Amino acid sequence: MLTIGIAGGTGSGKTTVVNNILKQLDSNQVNVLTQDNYYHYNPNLSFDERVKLNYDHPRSIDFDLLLKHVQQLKSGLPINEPLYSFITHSRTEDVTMIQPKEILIVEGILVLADTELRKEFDVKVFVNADSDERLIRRIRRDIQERGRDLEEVIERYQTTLKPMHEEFIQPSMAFADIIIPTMKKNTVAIDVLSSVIKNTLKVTHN
Ligand SMILES: Nc1ncnc2c1ncn2[C@@H]1O[C@H](COP(=O)(O)OP(=O)(O)O)[C@@H](O)[C@H]1O
Ligand SMILES: O=c1ccn([C@@H]2O[C@H](COP(=O)(O)O)[C@@H](O)[C@H]2O)c(=O)[nH]1
Repeated sequence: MLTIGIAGGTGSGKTTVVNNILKQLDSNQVNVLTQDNYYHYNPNLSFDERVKLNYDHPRSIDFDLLLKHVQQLKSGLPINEPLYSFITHSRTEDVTMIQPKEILIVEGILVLADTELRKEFDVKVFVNADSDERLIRRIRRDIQERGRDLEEVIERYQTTLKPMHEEFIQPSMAFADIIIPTMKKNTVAIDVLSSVIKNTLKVTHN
């Protein structure tokens, strides 16, 4: 199995990059695990308490479970991926059963920041955009898709998102094999990454 880690700050365009890569590959060959689905389960906290949590610190992610699931898939076993809700700030009751496939993409803000998880990746990618651009994208997306208001996004940006980005996420770019700049639509980078994946699969099949 070819395992690819795709990291980058919030709003950098990770999901967009993954979706564009998927368009160039056979969907029967690829699984995508999203780090967002592995936020710790906090059933004992109230909604107001969950809103106040720092969701950009590595401690907020259940990396043990994510690592276990990556290793399980790599050893040919299916997993039940949890499903997270940004609206309730909580893991839902639902899971998605995932069968192993030839390519595994793991995407999320901190996937290159965790030492053990990082070791599992054959290709490490960092999606990079300036902070002002990412903040603008984040404001738009969180208001349109994640039920936030402007004040909440700005408050989170100043208190946790920006300091955590500087401490944990941006430094993890140093571990990347490929850096994708996404200040504009970047079809060349998508083509390069898709070719790397297709060529690796060809070599494995021969
Ligand atoms: N290269 C780009 N140029 C302009 N807008 C982009 C680009 N990549 C992503 N976006 C937009 O920015 C927002 C966040 O992108 P997304 O892929 O969800 O980022 P991430 O998964 O890194 O948080 C989305 O609304 C998306 O359409
Ligand atoms: O309950 C939550 C959990 C996380 N977040 C924010 O999500 C982003 C990571 O998602 P991306 O898709 O990579 O942007 C992270 O910066 C957290 O602050 C949230 O708002 N609520």
